[in-house]
Amino acid sequence: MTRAISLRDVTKIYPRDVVAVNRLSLDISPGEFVVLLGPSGCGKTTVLRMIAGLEDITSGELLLDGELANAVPPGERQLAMVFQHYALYPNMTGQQNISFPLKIESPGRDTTNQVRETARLLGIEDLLDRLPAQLSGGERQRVAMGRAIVRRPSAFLLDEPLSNLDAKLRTRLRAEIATLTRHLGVTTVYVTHDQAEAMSLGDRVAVMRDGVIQQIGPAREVYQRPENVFVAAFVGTPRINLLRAAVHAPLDGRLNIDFGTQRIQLPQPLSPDHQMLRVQMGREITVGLRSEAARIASPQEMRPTEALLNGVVQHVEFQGHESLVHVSTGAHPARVEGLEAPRPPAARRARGQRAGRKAPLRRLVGRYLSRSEGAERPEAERRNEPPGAAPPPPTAAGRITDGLVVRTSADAQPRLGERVPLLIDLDQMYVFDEEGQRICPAPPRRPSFSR
Ligand SMILES: Nc1ncnc2c1ncn2[C@@H]1O[C@H](COP(=O)(O)OP(=O)(O)OP(=O)(O)O)[C@@H](O)[C@H]1O
Repeated sequence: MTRAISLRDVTKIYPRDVVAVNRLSLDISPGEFVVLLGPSGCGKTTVLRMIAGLEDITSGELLLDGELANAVPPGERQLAMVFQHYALYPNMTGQQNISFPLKIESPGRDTTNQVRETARLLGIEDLLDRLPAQLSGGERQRVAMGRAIVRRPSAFLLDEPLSNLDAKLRTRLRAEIATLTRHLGVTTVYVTHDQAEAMSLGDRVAVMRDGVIQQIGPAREVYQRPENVFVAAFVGTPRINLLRAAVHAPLDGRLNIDFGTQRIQLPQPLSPDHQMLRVQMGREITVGLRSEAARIASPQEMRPTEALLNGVVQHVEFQGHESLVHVSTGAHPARVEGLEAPRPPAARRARGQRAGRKAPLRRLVGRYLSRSEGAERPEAERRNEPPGAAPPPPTAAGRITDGLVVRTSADAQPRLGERVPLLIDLDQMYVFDEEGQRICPAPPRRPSFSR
């Protein structure tokens, strides 16, 4: 049997007014694999512990298969939890550790076959006679998984189960977990702060921040259509380029996006998405460009859906199969707060949570106070330039300011300090408003219930 898990408007407030989870709603279908992703302290583990019954719910409802379960004792929920720290009994062999939950359930029962079958599924038959101290980290985590699945639970709750392992083993084990849970067809909730892990696992990813789900959907959708600037910045490697900008729409000219030292003109006729930008005139916007949304190529190669910026190569990261080129454009980077920042004090957090779901821009997007080189030039001076005409001066040797990170083939070898044209794919350009919400491409219309 596999379970449907629903959280309805669930809040968790710890002592001293710490709002760990704030009116969170989530429906997980039987057999579904959902990943909770977010920075440290955003409330992921608390959600998992409330589902497991290890933490009381302050308000809201937990439903298991549609039945209210807030008060059901953990042992009666038929859920298995696997933690980051394997928590194996050190004086028990693999066999004894795995069989332990069965022995607790019915002492005296012969568990040999069940344990063997579980060990076979996990490929750890040869480890059953060993003590935890005689196992590697990955092997211990497999035994811990074995102990979790041996009772055939109706759902798995996995709390960063791989974070103690090295990168290679993590990649292998996460593939194994995905295969295993699919094979067992069991509902799985998996917590991680590692976005690469989240993207490679699961049917849906829920991105959390400060106890609130920012977006939930298939990994591809979350990556390609981030609903706000936080999701855009949290998901994806290398991190998305976020630039401060403003929209200009001269009566007699073409709509353009102004980055301070350079502008890009939007192609005419304006696409429906770009038309939405007119209402942003006079307000600050944030432009998001993933590293694959720009390419270093001659302006002669520019496609109708591309626009030109100029930049100076600051740094090249050779990655083997590709290179990441950091290009300074003179645009001011936008900084997203709370991605890895230390936790704010409890009282401030509680006040912030009460302010509600739509946080103002200053909470979502912080701005660098410092200006980069060549940034401040009079508007009049810039109006006379063709779009994309003004690359910033090269930076002093060794100094890397916040450049645009662009993917290139590994063969491309731009020189440091070289001025390069950047072709920006406007179909892959995101625009976020002052609130940090995505306005371009336009979000899908929410269903209207008014007649
Ligand atoms: N028992 C507790 N008492 C008080 N505050 C707590 C308690 N447990 C967690 N918190 C706080 O609740 C917030 C959410 O914690 P939680 O462990 O759920 O976050 P998380 O996203 O799982 O973080 P991490 O990835 O670091 O494990 C944090 O601010 C944390 O300090």
